[in-house]
Amino acid sequence: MDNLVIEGGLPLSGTIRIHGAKNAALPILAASLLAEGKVTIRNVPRLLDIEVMLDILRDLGCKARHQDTVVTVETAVATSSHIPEMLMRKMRSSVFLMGPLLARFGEVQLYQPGGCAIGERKIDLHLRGLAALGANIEERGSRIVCSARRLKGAEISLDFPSVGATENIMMAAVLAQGRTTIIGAAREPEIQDLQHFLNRMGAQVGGAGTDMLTIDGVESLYGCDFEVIPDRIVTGTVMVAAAATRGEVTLENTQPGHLTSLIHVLRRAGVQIEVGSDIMKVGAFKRPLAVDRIVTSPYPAFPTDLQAQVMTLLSLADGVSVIKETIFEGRFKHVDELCRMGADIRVDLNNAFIRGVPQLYGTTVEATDLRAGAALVIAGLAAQGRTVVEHVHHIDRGYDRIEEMFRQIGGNITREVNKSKVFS
Ligand SMILES: CC(=O)N[C@H]1[C@@H](OP(=O)(O)OP(=O)(O)OC[C@H]2O[C@@H](n3ccc(=O)[nH]c3=O)[C@H](O)[C@@H]2O)O[C@H](CO)[C@@H](O)[C@@H]1O
Ligand SMILES: C=C(OP(=O)(O)O)C(=O)O
Repeated sequence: MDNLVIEGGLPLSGTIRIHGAKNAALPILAASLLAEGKVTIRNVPRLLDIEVMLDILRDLGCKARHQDTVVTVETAVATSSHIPEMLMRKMRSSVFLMGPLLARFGEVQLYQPGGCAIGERKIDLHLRGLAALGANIEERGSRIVCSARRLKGAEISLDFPSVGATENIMMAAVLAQGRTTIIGAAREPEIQDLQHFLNRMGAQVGGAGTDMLTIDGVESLYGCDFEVIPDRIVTGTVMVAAAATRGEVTLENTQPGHLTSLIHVLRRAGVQIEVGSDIMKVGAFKRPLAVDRIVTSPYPAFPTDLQAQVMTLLSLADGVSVIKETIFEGRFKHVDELCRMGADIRVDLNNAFIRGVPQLYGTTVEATDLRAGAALVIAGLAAQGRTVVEHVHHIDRGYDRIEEMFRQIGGNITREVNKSKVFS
């Protein structure tokens, strides 16, 4: 497994263009299965999870190509609705194929999905939603078989605004008979992007961005050309890194409106942020201020996917900050690693109490999951001395060559490629 080697202490500076959103591209790629024609998707980042999704689509018989940031998928030639267990276990987002395959083939066989170990991450809301649309669901150990001759629209109320369940139900319902209403839907920008994509293929979906979606089923969908939104979590990661290194960075291809909660937190920490329509400038010239309480919650509140990165910044703040994590029960794994770099953080259940220290110090740390890894990279960029971040494959799930991204804005960061991988 590769390592990242970071010589810290340099303020980040310059201009960077943000890549497309993983969390928008993955369900959109899954939804391409619903089209009868060729789908072209632009601004698709080169990430491990995207490659796994394309491998699954190919395994199902589709033709899929990823050139630069453009993916083309031909799904009319798909022959199978059975996702192999080995591919299913490589990431959480394999579960997005459940709704589209069920809608397209009337049957899907899959397994419990894999992914980062940040919590239990059940899929009960996905399955209940599909059952409400008329699917027959059999769970045999980790194997799941869903079938339905044709799904029927229904009123579905979600107990929690699950992003994935909202997306799976939307994708299944677009070819169902009649109207589906999802009450208590997730409101994330990626759900709006999925709605735009589905409608571009001829679906009739409305309400994304609110907590109630309506989907009027249609007989068939056609191919289209679509561009994915910029990645708000990558944007946020770079903003926090600029602040933690006391640098000044301009971010292009962003949607500042998707990051209102982060902008608010960073401003409370004393970070200067100028906002344009699709551009932001972030500058920090002194030690950050502590932020008394941040609570991760569904959009538009503070995103769990930026919790670890912001914790790194606050570990350098003047005073005590508190972060409460309410989405995933296992999302404080970066704490021990940050403490190994000199941070002073105590965890009590789902609260982290962060007493800021003036300086972090480089050492060898392990990326235990995607965003924990990003937080450690930021810590390494801000720290005095050399940091080695191990298990970079977690970071590669969500950042397109993170070392190149930070090098563009002055970070001293290189990848040590594991020799056994090169010769295998
Ligand atoms: C590819 C993608 O878009 N991933 C994002 C998506 O993940 P994902 O779609 O998995 O997140 P959810 O919103 O579904 O999960 C949130 C919470 O609900 C629970 N839950 C979810 C579904 C279910 O059937 N039963 C259940 O109990 C989960 O265990 C978790 O505690 O939203 C998360 C929350 O913003 C983000 O951190 C992930 O980056
Ligand atoms: C948890 C994340 O992703 P996933 O749902 O794909 O595991 C993330 O992007 O931080």
